[in-house]
Amino acid sequence: MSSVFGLVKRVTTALNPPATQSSPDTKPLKFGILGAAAIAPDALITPVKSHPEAVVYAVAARSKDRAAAFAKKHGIEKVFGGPTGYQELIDDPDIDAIYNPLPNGLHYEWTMKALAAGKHVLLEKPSANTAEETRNMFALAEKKDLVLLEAFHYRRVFHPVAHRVKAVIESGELGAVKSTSTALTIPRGFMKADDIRFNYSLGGGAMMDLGCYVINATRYFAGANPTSVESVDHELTSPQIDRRTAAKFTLPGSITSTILCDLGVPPTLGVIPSLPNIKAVIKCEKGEIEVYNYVMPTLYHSITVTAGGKKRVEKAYTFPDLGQPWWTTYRYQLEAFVNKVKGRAPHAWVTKEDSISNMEVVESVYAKSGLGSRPTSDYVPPSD
Ligand SMILES: NC(=O)C1=CN([C@@H]2O[C@H](COP(=O)(O)OP(=O)(O)OC[C@H]3O[C@@H](n4cnc5c(N)ncnc54)[C@H](OP(=O)(O)O)[C@@H]3O)[C@@H](O)[C@H]2O)C=CC1
Ligand SMILES: O=C1OC[C@@H](O)[C@H](O)[C@H]1O
Repeated sequence: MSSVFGLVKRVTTALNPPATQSSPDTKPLKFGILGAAAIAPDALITPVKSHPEAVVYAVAARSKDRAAAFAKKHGIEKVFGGPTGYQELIDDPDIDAIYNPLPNGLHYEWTMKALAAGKHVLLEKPSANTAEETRNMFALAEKKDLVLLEAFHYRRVFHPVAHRVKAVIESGELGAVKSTSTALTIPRGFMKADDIRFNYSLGGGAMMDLGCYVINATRYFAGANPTSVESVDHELTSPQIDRRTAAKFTLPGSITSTILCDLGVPPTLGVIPSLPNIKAVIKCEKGEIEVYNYVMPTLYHSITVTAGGKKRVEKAYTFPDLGQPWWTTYRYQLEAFVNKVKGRAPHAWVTKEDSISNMEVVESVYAKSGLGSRPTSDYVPPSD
């Protein structure tokens, strides 16, 4: 009963966090959002409410009416729209940081433009359509001394759950990792047929959308990058779009890893809706860890450790010195991003190398399956 009460309290507070007053001594980081994207409220607008040093100041949408409606709904001060709206937002001198939740295939162009305009960028996952584009974005960020962060909120680093799992692995209690198995699947019906995830030219595909998480989790928990893709199996919705992908990898130390991602698991027997599968299992020499809901752990999660024939279940909603049980992965991520921009050490980070390696693995799966990488952007940055 108390866990049900805890869940309700966490979720309601996460959705309506206590507003924090900005400190009069600090200049808040002003964000501009590119696109009235569905993910923006969860990923940035709500988290910002409980952060004393951040504010969402502006939004741009391809249609000015859409941007205005979005701004009104979310209490955003400034609106840009029309064909030049994105660029105008980027050029606004009052904006410090850009949140880029555009379709994957537009991440590269608009992140490059934002960096060129001197803005820090919180960039939605996956970084871009290719590792090469990811390299270029980070090279520009470094050159301009700007913060660029792939918004792998769940994650590896930002939320205490992933930290705790990693700590158990690294404690040596279970011995060396032998295999990992990581899944992220969504029941059919959540994504409409015209969703950006099913559009090849916009960088769609299950491997891009959900696959980037399972690959990321695999690399983190196994502590290494795959050395080869042994096999890939997929189901398509169109010739180049995978609705479901399963793959098997070999990693250094003879670790074997499997991943599964699916944007629309069909109902069992045609009628019984499937449940989301958000599970990772890490098998080690002397035991195993099963993590349930590593992607949205604030809602509910469990870390089940089996060692020496004994089972224990752990929870990790906060760090000893950071967070609240209702802090979402996005709130933890915002904490790190603001600290980094302000020149303070973040509690966790997704490095350039990490983002690049993740895209390399995504591309290697598409290469093995024969579907090929998603198309590279035709945006050519101006030469200086
Ligand atoms: N971190 C996370 O938990 C999540 C991350 N994501 C990531 O965020 C990004 C956006 O996802 P989501 O919010 O679900 O997607 P949406 O389709 O809701 O948003 C995409 C936005 O892109 C803009 N856009 C610009 N050009 C196009 C175009 N040609 N076709 C379609 N849209 C266009 C639209 O903005 P406009 O308003 O200007 O029309 C739209 O608001 C993806 O990269 C996805 O991987 C998504 C969900 C969760
Ligand atoms: O967290 C997520 O869950 C649903 C996905 O489709 C989305 O893009 C992803 O980031």
